[in-house]
Amino acid sequence: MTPALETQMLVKRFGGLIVTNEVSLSVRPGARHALIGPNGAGKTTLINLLTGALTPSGGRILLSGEDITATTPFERVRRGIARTFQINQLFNDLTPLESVMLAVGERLGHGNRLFRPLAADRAVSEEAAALLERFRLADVMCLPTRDLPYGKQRLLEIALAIALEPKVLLLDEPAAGVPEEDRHEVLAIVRALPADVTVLLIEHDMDLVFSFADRISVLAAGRLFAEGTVEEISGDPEVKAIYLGDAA
Ligand SMILES: Nc1ncnc2c1ncn2[C@@H]1O[C@H](COP(=O)(O)OP(=O)(O)OP(=O)(O)O)[C@@H](O)[C@H]1O
Repeated sequence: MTPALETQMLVKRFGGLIVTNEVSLSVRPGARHALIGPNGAGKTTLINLLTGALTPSGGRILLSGEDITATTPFERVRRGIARTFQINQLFNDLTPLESVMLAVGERLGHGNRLFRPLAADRAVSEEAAALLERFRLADVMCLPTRDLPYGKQRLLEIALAIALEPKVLLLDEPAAGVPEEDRHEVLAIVRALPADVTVLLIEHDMDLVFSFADRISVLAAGRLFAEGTVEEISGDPEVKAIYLGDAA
């Protein structure tokens, strides 16, 4: 099966520092794939290479078998790679319903149409409301985003990315800063996304990773160090040693 997302011998250097070292990662369609590794392992750099925020020093990136290494970040979004939005000032002033309607409208190409049929607006608002319901945000969808609890703001970021109907969703610590009791819920909602959405997750909390992922890749010092199922990775003494070394 053609991987949804693949890197081949991907390299990133910052001056003399090799931060991504010949990483060949394969994410199968529909995967709930987690990327773990100690601080400074190169996880965020890899996500930035995948989105096009950074240009690789070597190697290739393939989306559904097509080489996207030289494409712009915008082109990658158009082709189906999304990462979570950071809530900015604009979204803080809007309600979740307004924000998601903008994202859905953007996807449908309504963005620059001044006059549009009422029925089209209704379809957009219905889709936005259904999406917010799925993300358990229905009760707050008409409040200003700035008044939402932090955990709900993180869910809104993911809902905004999903409104674009991505093929591949990249999540960089989506539960960071979310209260302990809500963290599992955030990941459970992501896990329950439609099977045709491929998810690559960076997460530090091993409890969350083990309950979320069906495949885990371990990065250490820029290299892909191990890959396997939850059982394989959680029982791997070398992976444990890396984390214990990190904690030490
Ligand atoms: N723009 C840059 N210039 C120089 N070095 C950088 C740059 N960006 C990242 N690095 C270095 O690359 C290494 C990997 O950083 P990265 O943020 O990708 O790791 P990470 O695995 O996401 O870490 P964390 O879990 O702490 O977020 C670090 O040593 C970092 O200092």
